[in-house]
Amino acid sequence: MSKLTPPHIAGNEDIALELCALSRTFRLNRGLFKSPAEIRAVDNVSLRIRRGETLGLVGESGCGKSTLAKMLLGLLPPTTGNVLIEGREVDAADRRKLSARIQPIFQDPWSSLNPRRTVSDVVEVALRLHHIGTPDERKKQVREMLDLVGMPSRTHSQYPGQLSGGQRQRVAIARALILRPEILICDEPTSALDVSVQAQILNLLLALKQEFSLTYLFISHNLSVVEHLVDHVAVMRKGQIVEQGTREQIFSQPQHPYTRALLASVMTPEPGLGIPEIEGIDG
Ligand SMILES: Nc1ncnc2c1ncn2[C@@H]1O[C@H](COP(=O)(O)OP(=O)(O)OP(=O)(O)O)[C@@H](O)[C@H]1O
Repeated sequence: MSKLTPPHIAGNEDIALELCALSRTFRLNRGLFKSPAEIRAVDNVSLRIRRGETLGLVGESGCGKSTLAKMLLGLLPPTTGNVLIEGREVDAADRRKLSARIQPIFQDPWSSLNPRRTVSDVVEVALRLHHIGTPDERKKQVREMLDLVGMPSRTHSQYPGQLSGGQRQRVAIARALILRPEILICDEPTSALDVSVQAQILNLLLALKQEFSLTYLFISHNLSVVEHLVDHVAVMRKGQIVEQGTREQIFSQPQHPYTRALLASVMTPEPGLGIPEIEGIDG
């Protein structure tokens, strides 16, 4: 693996991804006799991620994390606000270019892989779609990438249904990285995996970040998952960022009651108890 110089963080030129006052509203039809309701899933979110940095975006289910991710990936248009990649605004016309530079890793590798394609084919298709390389060059690149993410050669001709959950996620990671993106949006990438496999995938993501000088947005409902991975943390609640800071600030000196509640829920001995109600969170 090649050596990586740590990212030099100075001015705006080192901002890989910037979200400016990003909002997304959904209209809910409540039936014939009621006026439609609106859900502000993402509410005026501004964030910056420096090149080479990992930002953890945490918050409980339904707070708007996936909606935010979809807007970054160009899968959903914002209602208002915009997304800048390396200082340049990204619009619909940039979609194709954007898709190569920002790649997603989703929670459920099972549903994101085509069950009728072999492992090699799943990864190669990304190159074909972007007209990259000759067939022989593509095969070589795919083989090397699959080796890099820890897929044994015998699995390259298998189908997703023949793989374990961890292996499927490795294939999804290979497919994302084959386009050599600069930014990975990891939306709960280990939540669907057995606990024993989660650490392996997190370690793989850490190693690949070094190998390819990647910038990560790492989305999770679980603060303990992001603790060893992130440089900065943004805490999201009801569509808004209620607190952001360095990993040390968030884990050692959380300021917002909701952040403290999230941390307390991670410490809860019984899993699944959820986030404790704390008076005054809503002001
Ligand atoms: N297409 C949609 N139409 C209507 N409402 C939506 C749509 N997508 C999301 N929402 C609503 O927006 C809010 C935020 O949802 P979102 O999936 O972004 O949250 P999340 O934090 O990613 O939750 P989870 O971790 O459970 O996926 C929720 O109230 C959700 O019901």
